[in-house]
Amino acid sequence: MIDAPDVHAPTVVDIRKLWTVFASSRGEQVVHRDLDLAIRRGEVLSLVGGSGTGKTVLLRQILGLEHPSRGDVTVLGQPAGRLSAHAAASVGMLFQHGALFSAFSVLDNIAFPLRELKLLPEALIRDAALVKLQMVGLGPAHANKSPADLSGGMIKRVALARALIMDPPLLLLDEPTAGLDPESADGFCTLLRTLHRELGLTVVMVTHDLDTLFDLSTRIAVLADQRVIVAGLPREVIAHPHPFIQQYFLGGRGRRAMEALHEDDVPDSQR
Ligand SMILES: Nc1ncnc2c1ncn2[C@@H]1O[C@H](COP(=O)(O)OP(=O)(O)OP(=O)(O)O)[C@@H](O)[C@H]1O
Repeated sequence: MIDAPDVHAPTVVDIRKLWTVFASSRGEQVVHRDLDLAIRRGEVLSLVGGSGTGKTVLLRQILGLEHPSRGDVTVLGQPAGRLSAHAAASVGMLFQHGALFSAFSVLDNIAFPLRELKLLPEALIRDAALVKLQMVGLGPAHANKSPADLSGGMIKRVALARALIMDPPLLLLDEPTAGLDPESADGFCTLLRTLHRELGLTVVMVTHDLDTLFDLSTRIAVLADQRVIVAGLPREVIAHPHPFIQQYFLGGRGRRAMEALHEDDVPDSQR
């Protein structure tokens, strides 16, 4: 597990009184109701919740791709939707399936956000992309490959390099280890842990994988009943009596993952 950051660190993401309402065939669907959540610099905050509780929508709202029906999402002191054309310099996003452009080479995929800015000369853009390729553990030999020639783990690494191309202080991860075999998932978690430490990143992550959750999270926020029912240290969250939490963490697979937690991290009531 990653050490929790300073409790006095500044707030990077501030979500207040957020409502998300979609029109559906059965009338209005309220996904978030009066949801509050603050994320401090240096945290790896994981969003956990049942299917359809609005975790991905919340990530997209932090990124500014979607707007809440009501309430405020502030990122680095600015309204999320108004991070401007340079949003990628503030927030990096790793989408669930990597979302690489299949017609582009690895290097061109990584360089894409920087190239779109049209501010830097080509040679500098290529150098920056090569540095990021190295940073995610892939050598220059991979630069000219096509995404079709990469393994699932490599695609995630390239997508991560692209998310980091503009050195954003905030990184959003949607199911970073989904679809990876256990060894690749472990390797990717190790990489994320290293980058979090070395780059001083703040990370907001959605994951259904309990190994990834306990491996990386400094704090877990649980979405249920259309809001965040608890946000705290892993050991605090798993002790919460809400039925979703009890079923999610204390079912068979939850118990197995919790065995990986350090003995001291498991509260007496759960031993
Ligand atoms: N653009 C949209 N228009 C209408 N409904 C939407 C839209 N985006 C999301 N929804 C609905 O909002 C709800 C929350 O979706 P979201 O994808 O955020 O859930 P989730 O918590 O990430 O679920 P999962 O864990 O299954 O991925 C779902 O019922 C979804 O169908």
